Amino acid sequence: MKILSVSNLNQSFGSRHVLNDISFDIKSGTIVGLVGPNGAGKSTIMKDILGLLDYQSGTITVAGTNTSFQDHRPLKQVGALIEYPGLYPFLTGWDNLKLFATSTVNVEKVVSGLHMSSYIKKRAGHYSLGMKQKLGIALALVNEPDLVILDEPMNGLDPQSVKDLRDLIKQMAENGTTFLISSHILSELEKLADDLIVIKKGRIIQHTSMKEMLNQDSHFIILKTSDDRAANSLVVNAGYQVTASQPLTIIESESDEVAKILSLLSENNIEVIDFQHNEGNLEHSLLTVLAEEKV
Ligand SMILES: Nc1ncnc2c1ncn2[C@@H]1O[C@H](COP(=O)(O)OP(=O)(O)OP(=O)(O)O)[C@@H](O)[C@H]1O
Repeated sequence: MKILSVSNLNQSFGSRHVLNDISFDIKSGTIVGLVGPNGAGKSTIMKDILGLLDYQSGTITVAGTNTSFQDHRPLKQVGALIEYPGLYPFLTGWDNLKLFATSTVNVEKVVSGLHMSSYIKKRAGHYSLGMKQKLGIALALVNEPDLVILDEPMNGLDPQSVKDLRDLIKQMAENGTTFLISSHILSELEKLADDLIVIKKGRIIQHTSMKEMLNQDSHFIILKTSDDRAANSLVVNAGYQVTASQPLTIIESESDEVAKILSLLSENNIEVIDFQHNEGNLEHSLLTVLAEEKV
């Protein structure tokens, strides 16, 4: 089922056209990453979905019902963190959550999922930047919404908190929650997102699965052997494409090539001392996609 559908969305600020005919659908239970350069329009898309801006044209539906600046009703099933979390500084983290939560059990669950119990009973105004960010995320997740929109949620979080957040998001997605997450931390998004929407200058230039995105990147094998020269001529003679001899770097064009190359070397008594398998990374793929797209 489609939980979110955006079609032909156009947003201008004065004479500046910031979003151009943005259209995409998101299926329930998926984690979608929204990526693109600074100023591409990611936050603006999120604000439009959340009814925070008055867009010029287009349609946005959440679970099949139209939502807009004028009509927020479908947003009851949506949790969000956009820019800075709106917190009550004189209330404790717990009371901030209680104010929005539909049950104490939900507060307990999110506090334990994000490991916030050591400070949750302290005033939010005294929290560090990362603690405030986690409380903002907890507020977005507390009522187990159908759709969660998070703008740069990993900003300011320590590595353990990033992992806690990733685990919680994955667990919620398995239970049917859908996530739209913008982030510049591509290594994290690579671990988290099922699909990616790439924005450049207010246009969608790709909407693809993470797997396909990573497959666009070249895969290669880097080897250090007991005899690199002999290994080099062996693999070249066997028809593999070698891009460098020091260290020996072989382009992998099919998925079972690693095993074939390793057995070829072993049959010829060449020992493998070190082995690296580069299966593509999001940063490299994304930079390539952005550089190729002339908009
Ligand atoms: N309220 C506003 N008034 C005028 N221009 C705006 C407003 N909000 C955003 N913009 C402009 O719209 C463009 C898109 O901004 P947006 O914040 O959506 O980008 P972004 O992709 O989220 O960038 P970043 O990665 O830096 O957060 C930018 O050029 C920005 O200057």
